[in-house]
Formats: sequence, structure tokens, C-alpha cells
Amino acid sequence: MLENMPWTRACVKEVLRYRPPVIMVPYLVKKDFHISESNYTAKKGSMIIPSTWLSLHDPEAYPSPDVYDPERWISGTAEEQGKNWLVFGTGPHYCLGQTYAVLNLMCFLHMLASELEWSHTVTARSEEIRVFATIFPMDDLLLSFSRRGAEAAVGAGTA
Ligand code: HEM
Repeated sequence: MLENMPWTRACVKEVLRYRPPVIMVPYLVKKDFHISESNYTAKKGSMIIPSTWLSLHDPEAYPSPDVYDPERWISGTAEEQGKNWLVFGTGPHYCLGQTYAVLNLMCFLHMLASELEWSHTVTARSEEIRVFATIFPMDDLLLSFSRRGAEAAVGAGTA
């Protein structure tokens, strides 16, 4: 079923690109490591902290990177940008949960969208980002839900 939901997948992949939950991954250098095509060598014992944010907002890979645009995963070239898709890291320690995470978010989004009406109170700080391990909207996200077709709110408040 989930493989037949390209738009739900596109929405999940786009929100992970647009607002990645992990914006940097720290690595400890185990031995001197020369960065190819540069004259820089990372010394043993130093910390390297690559930013996933910059790759995921690279305009060469994702045109208009600061626009939330699921369409780029349908008719655009986003699926071809494997080197930039660092939401789940890369290399031998890439995230073991990445397939599960995307499928789980698809299920979650599908259920919330089909069962509930969403109401988002947008404030001047909604698009500002607070970094605290992961990222949050600065206004904490003023979102309320009501069951479709019912008067009673099932989860009003912040979420
Ligand atoms: C949206 C949700 C998630 C995001 C954005 C995420 C992101 C990441 C990132 C960036 C890394 C570091 C990769 C690297 O060092 O290059 C990582 C590692 C890891 N993740 Fe996730 N992750 C998510 C969900 C999950 C889930 C649901 C599981 C387990 C069910 C999981 C299990 C792991 C494990 C075991 C590692 C360490 C792999 C290793 O060191 O070899 N992750 N994740």
C-alpha cells in the first residue's frame, strides 16, 4: 500500500529535507585524514562536524531550497541527488532506521490527514528555528486538531 502513495512519500521526504531533524553529525578523527581536493588534513583526535543542513539546502541539488515543495520528488530531480541526501547520514554508520522512519512517518501522516482536520495558528516566529539537539519552531507550533465531520475537538492545544 505505501508504495502506491507517492505524494505522501514526497511530503515526508520534502519535510525531512526542508527541516531535517538532525542538522549535524559529529565524528572523531581516528587518524590524520587528508580531505581530497583541498590542502587540509584533519588531525587525529579532532572533531569534524559536517552539516547536513547545507547539503539539504544546496540550490544546485534542490532549486529554491528554502521552499517546501513535495513536487520536486515527483516531477523534479530530487530523487537523483543521492550525494546531498544526508538526512540519515552516509557511509558505514548511516542510519539503520531510515527505511522504517520514512514508512512510519508516511503511516502517521496518512492517518492524521485522513482522520483529522488540522488548524495551524501561524505567528511571526513560526518559521524561525530553535536548535535544541533537534530543531523546533520558535513558537513551539500552535496546532490543534478536530475529528473530521465532528464538532468536538479531540486534541486542541499545542503539539
Ligand atoms: C527521522 C528519523 C531519523 C533520522 C533523521 C535519523 C538520522 C540519523 C543520522 C543522521 C545518523 C548518523 C549517521 C552517520 O553517522 O552518518 C543516524 C544513526 C543511526 N540511527 Fe537514525 N535517524 C532516524 C530514525 C531512526 C530510527 C527510527 C532508528 C531505529 C529504529 C534509528 C537507528 C539508528 C542507528 C542504530 C544509528 C547508528 C548507526 C551506526 O552508527 O552504525 N534511527 N540516524
